[in-house]
Amino acid sequence: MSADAPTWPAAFAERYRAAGYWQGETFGQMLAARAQEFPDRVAVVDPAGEGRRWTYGELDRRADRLAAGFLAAGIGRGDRVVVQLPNIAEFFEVVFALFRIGALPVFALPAHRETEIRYFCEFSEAVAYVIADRHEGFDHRELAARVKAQARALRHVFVVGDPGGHTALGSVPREPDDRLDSHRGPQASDVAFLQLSGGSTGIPKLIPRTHDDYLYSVRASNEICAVDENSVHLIVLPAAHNFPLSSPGSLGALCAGARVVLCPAPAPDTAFPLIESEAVTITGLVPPLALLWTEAAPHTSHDLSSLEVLLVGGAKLSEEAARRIGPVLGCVLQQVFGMAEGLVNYTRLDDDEETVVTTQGRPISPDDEVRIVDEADRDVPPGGTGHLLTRGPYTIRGYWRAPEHNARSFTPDGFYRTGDIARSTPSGHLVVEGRAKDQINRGGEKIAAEEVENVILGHPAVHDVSVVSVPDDYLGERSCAYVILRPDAELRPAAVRRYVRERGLAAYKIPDRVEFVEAFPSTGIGKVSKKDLRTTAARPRH
Ligand SMILES: O=C(O)c1cccc(O)c1O
Repeated sequence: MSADAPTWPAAFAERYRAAGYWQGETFGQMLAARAQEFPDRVAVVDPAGEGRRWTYGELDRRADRLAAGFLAAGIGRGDRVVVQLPNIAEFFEVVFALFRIGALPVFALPAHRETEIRYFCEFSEAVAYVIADRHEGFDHRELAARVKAQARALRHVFVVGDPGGHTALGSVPREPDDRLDSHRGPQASDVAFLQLSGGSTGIPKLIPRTHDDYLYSVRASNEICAVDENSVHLIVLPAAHNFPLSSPGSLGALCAGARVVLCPAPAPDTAFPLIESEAVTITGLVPPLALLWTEAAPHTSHDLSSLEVLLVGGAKLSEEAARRIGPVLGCVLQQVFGMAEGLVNYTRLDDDEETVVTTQGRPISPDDEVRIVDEADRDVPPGGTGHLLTRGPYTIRGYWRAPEHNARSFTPDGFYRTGDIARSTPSGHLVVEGRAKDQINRGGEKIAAEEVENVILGHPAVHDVSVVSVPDDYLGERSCAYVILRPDAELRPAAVRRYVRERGLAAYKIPDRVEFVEAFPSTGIGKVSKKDLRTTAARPRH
């Protein structure tokens, strides 16, 4: 692995290989093996794309040909490519083509806008950016043109659909090309892609995951969630997100020879007919969607009886909601608490109901090391609540090109400081009790308060700002920006929200509420007390 991405010390790597976790297989090899085994089985169903159904053989061939085309376009091993695609079949064609070359997808989400995309392109020095022409009323081509004018390394914009002034993905030459034969592909120990951190700082962090470590988490997740070649996995959340990608997600399905069905939208009236027609067996949702589905299910005319497992994660699921989901949807609930940095916990299919509804699961691996510590990094007594630290065979040892941040986010002996507050039950299940990091979890979408604060601080009328979470029945949390205006300045809440949108931030980061105040409550040592602000924000108004 390169100096850009801190890696595991040799003794750990040896242990993880000896234990059989790291099997020396790349994602490209994995897909080729499945295509050998199941050439004619359907791998990907794309209802948005005229109901296309790609077999394993076809997906594998497409990935190879596109890989050859990318190579011909000068994209090479180790190059970064920002991929921002909705839930369409091309997502897998592009990502596996990049895996084949050893180029690194940077997994942007469809909701990201100019500020985020420009940052990903510039910081990763991406050579290419892959988009859909339009998605949910937004024209990604215009944004791409503006980013391309600024990001110096960016040479290509590939568009699924009408390319506008860019290059149509469909026009990349797909002839079988011997370039790929002579191209030295990636090693399993290489970084396969850069995933995005939920973040708690002003600048998003990129997470380097290797073929070895990620494939292990995917294989082990399949086992825990009973995914096999007969499974049908509906991908409801944005495909590039770590949860639907790997827990056990689309990659789990592809690894098992199962079928991936791409859901164009998460609403029950889109998802339920697909569950019936494709006989979906497993899917994953964030808590607000799980609640929405649970409310809609009793009134649907669609047959949901094929659904065996529903994974719920991304934010805390209330116990009351957890109790209703399984019985109403007629499936087994699995809570999943994971992070793109690594550690993923699941409740097990044979856990008793109390465990399933009151915990966020236990780690995937016997070699996931979990510590619960106090402010001084001392282990708390068993069962006590504290900061969750972890290290293991699929948890990164550092963010990509971020040595200073890494010194704070990891202990000297390599434990990742998750920023979550948790406790451990005697069975080793974790219960998430809160969060120490300065982040808002808006229905599973993580917002770094500092990132939004930095944007609002750019407004000429703003003297200071503090963004905090407000409890919300539906999303769990929403965001509230407390703003101190400059003397004599005037501003309306809507103007603050518009300003954030116009600065090109993803819509979910726009504060749900804006309050103007004279001063912030302060802690004993004069820092802004976000704790007090959150308490104020949570009080019923008027
Ligand atoms: O990031 C997450 O919230 C998350 C949730 C569930 C499972 C995962 O893998 C995750 O990364």
